[in-house]
Amino acid sequence: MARPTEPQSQSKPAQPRNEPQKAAKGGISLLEVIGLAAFAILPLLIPALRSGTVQQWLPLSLQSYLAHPAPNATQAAEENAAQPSLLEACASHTYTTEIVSLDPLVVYINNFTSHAEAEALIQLGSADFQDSFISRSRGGTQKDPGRTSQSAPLPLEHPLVSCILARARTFMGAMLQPDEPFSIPQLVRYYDSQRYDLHTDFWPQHQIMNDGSGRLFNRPASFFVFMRDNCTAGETYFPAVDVLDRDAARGGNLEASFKGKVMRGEREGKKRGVKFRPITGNAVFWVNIGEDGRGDRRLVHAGLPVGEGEKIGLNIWPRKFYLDDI
Ligand SMILES: O=C(O)CCC(=O)C(=O)O
Ligand SMILES: [Fe+2]
Repeated sequence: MARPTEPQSQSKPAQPRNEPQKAAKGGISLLEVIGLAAFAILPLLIPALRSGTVQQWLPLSLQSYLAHPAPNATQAAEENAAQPSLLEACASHTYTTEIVSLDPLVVYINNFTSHAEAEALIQLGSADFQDSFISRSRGGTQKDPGRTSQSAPLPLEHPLVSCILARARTFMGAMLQPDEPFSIPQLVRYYDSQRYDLHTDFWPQHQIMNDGSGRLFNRPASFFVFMRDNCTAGETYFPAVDVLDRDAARGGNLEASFKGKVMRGEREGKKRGVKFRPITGNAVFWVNIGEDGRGDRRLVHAGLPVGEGEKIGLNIWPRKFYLDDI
């Protein structure tokens, strides 16, 4: 999943051609006027920024950089997500499934989370959004120009997060041993034109646990849950999952039975693969690594650019231990 990054160009900033013009001899410069004005409105601006009044006038993508939730907002989000009514509903939550592809296995999950759960989870992570990184195959993370979203970890120990992970574990059944954990779930947020280019979620080489045990692990499967769908485009696209292509070649119309949730994708001007429309609460589950312990490249996928608006998803990644390196 690691991709080499281009070195940043190191060109020097150009020297200014002219000194700032004075408004009049002995007067003050335009820059000084702007500085004074900014100083004068600062006392008004700070409370407005704190209360979120200013942010709401800005485009969504700029709002995220100015959002500084007060410390008690984080605590309120934690308490809200731990409400007994939400946790009780979480424990008895139901969803339905539709197989999209048998080989490789891709399953569409309707209502994997309720809307209330999705919103509570977003609030839990919203103070911690930062530019997304990618994990490198030999450990560590790095920024990558092909991933322009923001990510936020969710607290593993929070009861709502544990409940959602227990749901994911039950879904996986025999694929996961009781001692095999989940990694920290990650929210991922995209605004206009932000995207995540083609990648796989598994590492080409197993990773070494950093708990001193030396155990090898990888991501045997992935859940991608759509948490907020207030956007155009932004589908999750698998160009090499060709079940709809094969169906179309036989004159079938499987695409229609997915009622707009799952569609054929397009690559290099040709219909190819499958893509999933962001729909809050629904999820896609797929198997990355088969019984032979090798990653399946057919699960290469992308978060297509969002057109307009905001998309938030949730990555849930189980960890499986492997005895031998690949
Ligand atoms: O945003 C998407 O649709 C997919 C995101 C994804 O594949 C990832 O975060 O690994
Ligand atoms: Fe992914």
